[in-house]
Amino acid sequence: MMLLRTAINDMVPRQLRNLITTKLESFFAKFQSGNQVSLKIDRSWDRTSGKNRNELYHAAHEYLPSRINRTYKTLKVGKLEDCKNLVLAVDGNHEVVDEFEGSKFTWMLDEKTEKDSSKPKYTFILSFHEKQREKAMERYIPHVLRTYEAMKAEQKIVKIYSRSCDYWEQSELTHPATFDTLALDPELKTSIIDDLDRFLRRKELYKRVGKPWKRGYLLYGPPGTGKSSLVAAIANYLKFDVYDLELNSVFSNSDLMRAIRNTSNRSIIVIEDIDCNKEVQPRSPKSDKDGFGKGKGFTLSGLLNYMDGLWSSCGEERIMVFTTNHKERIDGALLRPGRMDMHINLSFLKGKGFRVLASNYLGLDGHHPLFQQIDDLLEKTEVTPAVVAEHLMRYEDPHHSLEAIVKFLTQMDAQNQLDLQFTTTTPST
Ligand SMILES: Nc1ncnc2c1ncn2[C@@H]1O[C@H](COP(=O)(O)OP(=O)(O)OP(=O)(O)O)[C@@H](O)[C@H]1O
Repeated sequence: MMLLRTAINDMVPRQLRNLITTKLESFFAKFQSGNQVSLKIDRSWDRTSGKNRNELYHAAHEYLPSRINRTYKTLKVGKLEDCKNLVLAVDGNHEVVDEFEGSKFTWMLDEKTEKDSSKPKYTFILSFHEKQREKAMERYIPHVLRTYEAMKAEQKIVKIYSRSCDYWEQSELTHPATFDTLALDPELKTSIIDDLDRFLRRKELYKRVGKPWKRGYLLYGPPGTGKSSLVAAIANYLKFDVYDLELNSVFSNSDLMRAIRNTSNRSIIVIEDIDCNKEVQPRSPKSDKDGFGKGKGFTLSGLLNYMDGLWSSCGEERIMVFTTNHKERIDGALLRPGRMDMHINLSFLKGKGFRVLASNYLGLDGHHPLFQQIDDLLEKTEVTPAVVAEHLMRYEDPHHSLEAIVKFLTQMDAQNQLDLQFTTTTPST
């Protein structure tokens, strides 16, 4: 027997052996179906009216194609509007056997057309040995649902919404920034990513301590240092949609309430250039009744106080991002934790950030003889990543590009020296 087993193992390929084992198991399973449990998973909970979407059905639909082996021949394939990748689905009347923690779970998509309807009704049948009932209900089904959530997040196309009249107008977020492409100090980058991860993990904590599950970030720094790019990188990292809230388009409490209520969970609400919006224009007479500033135009502070109150009734998992070029102009009360939990300073470009740009734009990942000179010049000059990125785009040859950067930074440095001499020699009036 041992010799025979070794010979079979050597001669029959593993996939064929697995297939034979699966077939034999399902053949014998028919004779002991008394021990089998079958769960019916309809597309909708209320089968006749088609109401109440059954998440487990949809989860199985997405999950099963990732579990089938190469011998499975009938798959449906498609490209959906909201998904980046091709979508696969199992076809009716074929079994898919999934192994989980050493037990087998068999899935079958059953298709039936009832007499009074022209449309087929689909149901997944999940079968397993009755000994596995507890494992199926407590671990396997939750595992299918969790995998589905992760797959959905992975495939999601991130959207950006801007307000047009009273509605959020949607388009695809095409900004390609990611944390890898951002020219930021590596420690700052890691601390932002850690903060985001911690925020996502802490749903239960927020609930326990009675706080709305939201986090506020203030991004500040000169124009062109990457504030908008960082918002895009956060959105692409978390797969959260972005709502660009222009304060000048908000005229009253009810207006703001509508705007916030119509944002979805797992989203980022961005209020840009808050210092410019500090005093917002007087409102139209129509909205005077419920405005923030009782007749004079509302202040940012009034608006944020009002927003704090809104969170208890509106959604979860929101990230608020405020951007400004002038942090010093913002009232200290607005910067308090709970509203702006993390203050992120996006500043002028330095050596470590430059390496990221050199890798992104020129494909230079290793060392280059001009790097040290550029690092020294960046220490002495105040230049934004946007300006350097613009210079890097001008040449195709990496060496030429770096030479041009050296020339540009040297000129900037010389100009700074001149300006300095001028200010120290000119008597003040
Ligand atoms: N830190 C950075 N890392 C990588 N690229 C950057 C960075 N900062 C700026 N850039 C480049 O400069 C362009 C403009 O940057 P961005 O719009 O993100 O700056 P900003 O700080 O939001 O500017 P503003 O305050 O004027 O809105 C980006 O598209 C990107 O190409």
